[in-house]
Amino acid sequence: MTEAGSAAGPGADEERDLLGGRWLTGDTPYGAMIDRLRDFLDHVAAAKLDDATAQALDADLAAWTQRLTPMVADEAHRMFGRVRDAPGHGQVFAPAFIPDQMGDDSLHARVTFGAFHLGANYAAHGGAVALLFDEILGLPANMSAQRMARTAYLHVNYRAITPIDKELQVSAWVTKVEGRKRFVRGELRYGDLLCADAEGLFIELLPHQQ
Ligand SMILES: CCCCCCCCCCCCCCCC(=O)SCCNC(=O)CCNC(=O)[C@H](O)C(C)(C)COP(=O)(O)OP(=O)(O)OC[C@H]1O[C@@H](n2cnc3c(N)ncnc32)[C@H](O)[C@@H]1OP(=O)(O)O
Repeated sequence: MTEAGSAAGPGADEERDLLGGRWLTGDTPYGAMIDRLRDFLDHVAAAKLDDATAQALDADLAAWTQRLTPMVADEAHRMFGRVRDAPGHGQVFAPAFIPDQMGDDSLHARVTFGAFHLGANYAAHGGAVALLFDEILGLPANMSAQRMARTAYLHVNYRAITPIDKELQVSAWVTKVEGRKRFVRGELRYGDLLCADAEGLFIELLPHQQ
């Protein structure tokens, strides 16, 4: 397999995406595998492994690494992070979010940080919260953009502990557009509790910056 479309079957569902690659639909073996990988990482992070289990897992992972090596593709044909409609669009570095409402310039979603994103004391790692905001703010910033908009800055305020293993609400909305500049605000809440908020500037790329 050297092309992104081959596992899902290339065809009408494929189109160019903002990142210059291809979108796959979420209902694919790849999307299911990424969900499993996310769950796996949470289990690895939550477990206290004995040596035998760690060795067995290491051997299994080595075998999988070897199996994947000949499938390495150029960026435009990779699948990771390019699965349309799958929670987290098929990546695992930021926690998956489930969109409830998506407009041209706003997004409301649910998200749960698992053990993989633990900082300490059952609170999500600050970097994981920032990663989530980059994803969440980046969507409305890019929704109506002609070309991809990149993050110029992302300012995160950590207002309260962000709990893991709890369903949280996350929102982002464009507050201002000035030429290529899109200013976006975001909030992460656990019920009434504001855990974090963010402001980001996203700049639509010029043709030569694509
Ligand atoms: C449900 C599933 C669906 C899936 C659907 C997915 C859709 C898909 C969405 C993906 C969502 C992910 C979103 C992740 C997005 C990244 O994480 S991108 C990665 C991180 N960011 C980067 O790598 C960016 C690196 N920086 C750069 O490339 C360049 O600095 C930039 C941002 C392109 C800007 O450079 P430039 O075009 O040369 O801009 P420049 O002319 O210097 O400045 C333009 C204006 O912006 C201002 N400006 C520039 N930088 C700054 C700054 N840092 N602070 C303040 N002002 C600034 C300038 O002052 C200037 O202002 P004006 O004078 O026009 O008023």
